Amino acid sequence: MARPLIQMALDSLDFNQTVALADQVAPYVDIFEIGTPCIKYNGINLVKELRQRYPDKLLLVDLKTMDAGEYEAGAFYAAGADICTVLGVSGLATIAGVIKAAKKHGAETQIDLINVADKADCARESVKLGAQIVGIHTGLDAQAAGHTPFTDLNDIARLGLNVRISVAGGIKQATVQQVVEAGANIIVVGAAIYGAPSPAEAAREIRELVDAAAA
Ligand SMILES: O=C([C@H](O)CO)[C@H](O)[C@H](O)COP(=O)(O)O
Repeated sequence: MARPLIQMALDSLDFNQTVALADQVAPYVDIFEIGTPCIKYNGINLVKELRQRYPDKLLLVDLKTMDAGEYEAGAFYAAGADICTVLGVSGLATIAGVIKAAKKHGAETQIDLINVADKADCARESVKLGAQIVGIHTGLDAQAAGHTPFTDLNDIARLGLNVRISVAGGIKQATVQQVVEAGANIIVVGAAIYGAPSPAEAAREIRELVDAAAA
């Protein structure tokens, strides 16, 4: 099995804390995600800062774009994003716009299936449009209501689409093995790392668990 990537969700609103957390976990993660609240609060300068500080890391900007796909995402790809997210519920025209902007910059697009009613259909259509990643995502509010991403992950993985699968939604040490075995290519972790007494130690543990599960 190809080594799954670990994506660190940087969900603080504070610019300096975000950069400091990135510094702590950098040895153990592959992708820095600038989370949606964080990018809204801090804007494009944080993309530029992390791009300059970490030229060799993948940088995902969790725009969750809903409209004006090419226009909105274009600026973030130009600032150094390797991946931007667009909502599956936005519809195919917006998804196509983000994919067009990504192609212009040799970058990638992730379709976030959060709250999409027919996730299989959205994933299939997104792949036809040229998306490289689909995101199975149980958001923070849905997690608080007791939901998890595991059933949706299994359902999408079973389709065998030519696309990488990202999974997010409360993933922690105890569930890493399960999501790797289900076929996730990108494991997104936020609170289990930034909420730990030592984020670096938590990130190291997750790295070991992901690698062991994929071996
Ligand atoms: O995308 C996220 C959320 O919707 C806020 O933007 C989180 O970054 C994602 O859920 C990962 O965080 P955890 O669920 O805390 O692991």
